[in-house]
Amino acid sequence: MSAVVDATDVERLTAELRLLLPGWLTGRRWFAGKGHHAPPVEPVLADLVHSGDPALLHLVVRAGQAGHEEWYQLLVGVRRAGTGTVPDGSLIGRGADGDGSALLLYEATEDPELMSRLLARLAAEGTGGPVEYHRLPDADVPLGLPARVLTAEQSNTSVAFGDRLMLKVLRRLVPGPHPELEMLTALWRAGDVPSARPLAWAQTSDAFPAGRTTLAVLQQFVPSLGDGWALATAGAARVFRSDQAGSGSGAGCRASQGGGGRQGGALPTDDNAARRGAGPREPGMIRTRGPEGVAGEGASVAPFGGFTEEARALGRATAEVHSALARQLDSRALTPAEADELAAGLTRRLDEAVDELPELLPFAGPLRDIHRSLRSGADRGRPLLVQRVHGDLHLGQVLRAPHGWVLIDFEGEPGHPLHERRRLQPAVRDVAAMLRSFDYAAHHALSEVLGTPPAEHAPLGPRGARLARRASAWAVHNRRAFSAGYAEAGGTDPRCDPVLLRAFEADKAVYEAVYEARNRPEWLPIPLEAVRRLAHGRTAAA
Ligand SMILES: Nc1ncnc2c1ncn2[C@@H]1O[C@H](COP(=O)(O)OP(=O)(O)O)[C@@H](O)[C@H]1O
Ligand SMILES: O=P(O)(O)O[C@H]1O[C@H](CO)[C@@H](O[C@H]2O[C@H](CO)[C@@H](O)[C@H](O)[C@H]2O)[C@H](O)[C@H]1O
Repeated sequence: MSAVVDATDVERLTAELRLLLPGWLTGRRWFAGKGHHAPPVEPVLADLVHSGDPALLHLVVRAGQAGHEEWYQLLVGVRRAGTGTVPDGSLIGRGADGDGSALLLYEATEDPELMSRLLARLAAEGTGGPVEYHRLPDADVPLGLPARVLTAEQSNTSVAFGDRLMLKVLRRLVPGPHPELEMLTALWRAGDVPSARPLAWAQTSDAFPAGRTTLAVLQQFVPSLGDGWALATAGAARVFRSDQAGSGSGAGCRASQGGGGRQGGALPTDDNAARRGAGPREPGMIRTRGPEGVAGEGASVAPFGGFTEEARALGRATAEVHSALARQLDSRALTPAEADELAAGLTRRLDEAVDELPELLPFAGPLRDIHRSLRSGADRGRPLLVQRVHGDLHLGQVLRAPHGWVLIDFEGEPGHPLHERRRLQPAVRDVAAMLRSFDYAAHHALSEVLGTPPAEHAPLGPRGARLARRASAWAVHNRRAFSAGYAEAGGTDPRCDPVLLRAFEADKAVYEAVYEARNRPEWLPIPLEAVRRLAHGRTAAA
């Protein structure tokens, strides 16, 4: 294919993109500056990866007003108008070549041919240009597999190659060691941990104005039956549709087992889980007695739709990842002063969130009290262990592979600065986040069954009210199963430290409220209701 772009065209195309990108960027989900006017965009790196027709241009831009700039990575396809079409919805705009002929400029992650070119570039390794390509020792990177973009509208853009490779193209760039690469590498070195093996990565050279910055991470593709969110919500919706559910039993805190507890092959069946004899079981038919009266005293109810043992296995997988992270990266007890600082950090996050989202204001006082009791807990001399954590764990971040659950996306909360995301934290932070996710899954499934978005649930008729109780019972039961599995595999049972758990659940719910207000306002009632519940002292029983 004759070259459509050569090195001399790059500067001209970059200038054209500088004008096109402000409007286009504001429509991307991964662009953080939403709600603002189209930002000024300044290209700071342009590298021609492939010069054929189509050509592939690698671009890093600085976007935003002075003092509030962010860095974004773009992969731009360039094709002569008339020689072919660009994938639906991928057009950024039109440019011209040196002769004035029209060129189409488009989002290249949507183009399998260009993604294969990028993969070949990565597999070949190489330094010396503005973008460097590195491979981990012994990493097998097969070429020639069909590329398909998986998530054009997440925090980043993920491209799969067959069912072997997954390339995560980072969008909002953060200078410094990228947590995804750092954590996947540590977990891979630990061996036998339920996470994907990292294979290669791209980064800017030291000449990049912000310093060396990770651009993309290639990892093993994990074939799966689906992610936790899809499986949990489908299971819950099935139960609610059949109008059956119940509340759980066995809410007690379980002392840490200390080490061990590998996930070991297939997920536990009801039978072998029953033999282990800990935590809640998925009952055939039970009498309800939820601590929050979730399903009504004395009602006869049927099973929970089969997710409970999955939740338990997920708890085990999470504990295994935590234990490997603690071994491979730092882990220690906080000093009382550091524990105070941790609590103060939670309060700061809360205050920032309240500034952005006034709906949180009525809950700020009680939530600050929880932070204070965390501090007095530290004063009593109870050591608070900290380590590297996932940082943004939820049901969408776990894949159900045939052999068990695999945790993905170790980037941390994308909205927060890198130094915060890399900070040592209590492992309960991830546990609390996953427990929140069961609450989300229950509400989402409820919405589906009721046929209304979460915002429009109230007032509920008798059927709606009954289903809402079922949804809360489903969440409680799965939260308990997760916590029990976590403790079985050596993690500290979150139910043993309810104040800590409540503080971190509230922190997550507050983060979620801000996230939803920015991205999916119709979902806002889910975290807001949780903030209200946690502020007023009602933990959904773990
Ligand atoms: N290693 C992997 N194997 C298979 N699918 C994956 C892998 N990593 C991510 N995915 C899929 O891509 C989606 C987005 O990945 P994720 O890491 O969560 O991206 P983001 O940072 O954009 O949220 C996931 O929900 C999952 O379906
Ligand atoms: O997956 P990301 O790293 O992009 O995480 C962000 O988006 C998530 C939503 O896609 C958001 O998660 C929240 O919604 C989930 C359901 O869609 C739910 O399972 C989670 O519990 C809830 O936090 C996440 O918070 C955000 O950082």
